[in-house]
Amino acid sequence: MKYFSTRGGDELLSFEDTVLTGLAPNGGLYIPDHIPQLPENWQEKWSSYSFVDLSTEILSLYISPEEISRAELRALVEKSYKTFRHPDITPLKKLNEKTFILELFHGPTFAFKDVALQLLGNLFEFFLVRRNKNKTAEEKKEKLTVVGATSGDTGSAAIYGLRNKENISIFILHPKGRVSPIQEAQMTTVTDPNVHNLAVKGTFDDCQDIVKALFGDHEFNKTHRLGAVNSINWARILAQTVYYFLSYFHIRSQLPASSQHEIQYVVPTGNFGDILAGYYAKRMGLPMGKLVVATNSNDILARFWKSGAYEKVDSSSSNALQSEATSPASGASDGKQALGGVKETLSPAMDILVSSNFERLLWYLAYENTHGENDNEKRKKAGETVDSWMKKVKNDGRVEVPVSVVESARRDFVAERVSDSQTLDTIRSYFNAEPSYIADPHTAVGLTAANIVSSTNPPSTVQIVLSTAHPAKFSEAVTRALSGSTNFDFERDVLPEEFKGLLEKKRNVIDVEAPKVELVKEVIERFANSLKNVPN
Ligand SMILES: Cc1ncc(COP(=O)(O)O)c(C=O)c1O
Ligand SMILES: N[C@@H](CCOP(=O)(O)O)C(=O)O
Repeated sequence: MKYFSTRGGDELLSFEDTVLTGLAPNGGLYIPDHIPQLPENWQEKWSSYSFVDLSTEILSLYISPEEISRAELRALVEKSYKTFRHPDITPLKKLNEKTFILELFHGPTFAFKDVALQLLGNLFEFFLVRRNKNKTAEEKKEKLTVVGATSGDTGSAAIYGLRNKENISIFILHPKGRVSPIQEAQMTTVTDPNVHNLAVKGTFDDCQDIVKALFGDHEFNKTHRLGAVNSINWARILAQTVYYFLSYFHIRSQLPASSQHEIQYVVPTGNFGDILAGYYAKRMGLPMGKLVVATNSNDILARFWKSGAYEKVDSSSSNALQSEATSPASGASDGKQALGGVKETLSPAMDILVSSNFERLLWYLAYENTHGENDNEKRKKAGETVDSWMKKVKNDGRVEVPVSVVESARRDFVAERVSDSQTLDTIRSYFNAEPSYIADPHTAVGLTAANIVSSTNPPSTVQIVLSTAHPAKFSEAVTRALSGSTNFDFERDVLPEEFKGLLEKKRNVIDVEAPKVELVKEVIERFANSLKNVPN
């Protein structure tokens, strides 16, 4: 299996180089040269497999055994999921006859990002150890400078995946004051010397732009050997496909054998990584209905599926989505208008304007809607199309794709936007239901979208809503929704032992006074220089 850039070019990379390079030099994201199909007997053979078994099977479809042998892959996977608190790794819970929750937050930092970042940390380590193995004391060891942008969860999951790893330093940029207090504490209380937190005065999109600019600065990238932990890194997407398969088998075992159900996955979406993993699973042959893209009021994706325009700012003032009223009962706003057009919502990890992984989907849509003599020509043209679309987004803040393209997108996805007041109402209604369930606000965005979409679903549809974070990470939204309930106590019902005392711990954070690449470079260079005299 080889990988190439969504923006074209002749580069064809191994899995190892794809993972270590992160973002392609032409600004594109790497995708596999084909989407492997499931083996013929996968349903029978894999039905009782554990997360680790499934992960080994699925990953090996995308990684040549010459690069990582099956035994090595299994060992990496086993090591990565030993840190999880639940034996199923990603357990499935039934909320009612039609709705199931796929809990993805049983890893070290209580967010779905752990599923991929525990593995990615071990992959980085595996490749570097192998590359450095036969180096003599005089030869320079290969090192990796990981840079990442976070709206709260990727940062801590990456830090926990990479803390104390040899030959790796990690710099995480978060928008100052715009992540939840627990998320901020999780990141900034880690004191390992290879971990650096940068609080940037700006938005998540500013942080993500800075990270991409650093990758695009070829001189800087070469000097520091940058590595990516955001979902621009292909390994992130690949690792996340596994829980779609596991939950498929788990739900099948809970439904009557004779029933003909269609399974629909509903995914709270920001950077489009998690749902893209579902798209790959679907394209590999996992039976499912349309994937549901659930956004908060930062709804660039929901608007794309409705209009075919991918635009940072909603240009249609009459758009019904924008004029949705705030629920008077909740007293909640539908996201405060904030810096650079990003709204501050109760689901802050999804406060994102431009979803970087959407580019990967755009490549498949462009390819499908391209005519060419042969496959190579079609791929080349698709790369050129994506390149021109992404340039338009960068320069004009918008691009409008042909109708045929958005129609292709509608075949596999449906998208819904959810307001803060709906999010709060949903947290309340699931808390008051039987069985009672406390959802974090991102999960609640998913549950709300599931409910909206269900009115047009065939009656045989059952929905799996991905629960992307533990509710304790977002105390503001959860307490705002439930503080009026007599039988609710945040400390007793939500707060895990691991979070107690976290907010009082000493912090390790560097302020970056403006969202400027040069300021971030300065920080990275300062630490790189201080390491120069440390022996290899
Ligand atoms: C809690 C939570 N939910 C949902 C998302 C959205 O996931 P994605 O960016 O993969 O679309 C994120 C972060 O991106 C998150 O941290
Ligand atoms: N919500 C994310 C934003 C970064 O997304 P990623 O999946 O591309 O790393 C976060 O919590 O940081």
